[in-house]
Amino acid sequence: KKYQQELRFCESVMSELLKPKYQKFSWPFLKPVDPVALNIPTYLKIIKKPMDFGTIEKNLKEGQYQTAKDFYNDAQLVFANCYKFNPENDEVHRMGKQLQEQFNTLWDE
Ligand SMILES: Cc1ccc(Nc2c(-c3ccc(O)cc3)nc3c(C)cccn23)cc1
Repeated sequence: KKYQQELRFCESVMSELLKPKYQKFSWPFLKPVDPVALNIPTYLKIIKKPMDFGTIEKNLKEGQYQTAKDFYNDAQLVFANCYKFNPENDEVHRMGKQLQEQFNTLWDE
């Protein structure tokens, strides 16, 4: 029972975050970083566990998360990867901050 409620909450956070109104800052995080397409050959050397919200959504749908905390941890990994790779003053770093703020607001609701 509790588990089902937790998963439903994660799904509601996910569906809100994927809404068009956030796309101005969510778009780099909705699918796996493609080091070839982005011409960032060092990415997989720096980022040991790539994660993105497209993968999180898939994991959620496939029942890959045992707890809401596992879902939360993967979401925070998206942001940690972003801050590790993209310098402070980089546009994508700022977009990550905006998305994380939105995620944390939805999470604490
Ligand atoms: C030369 C260079 C420098 C920075 C970037 N960052 C970046 C990232 C990115 C997202 C999450 C992440 O953990 C790491 C990188 N996604 C993009 C996109 C979609 C377009 C342009 C830049 N992007 C790309 C190329």
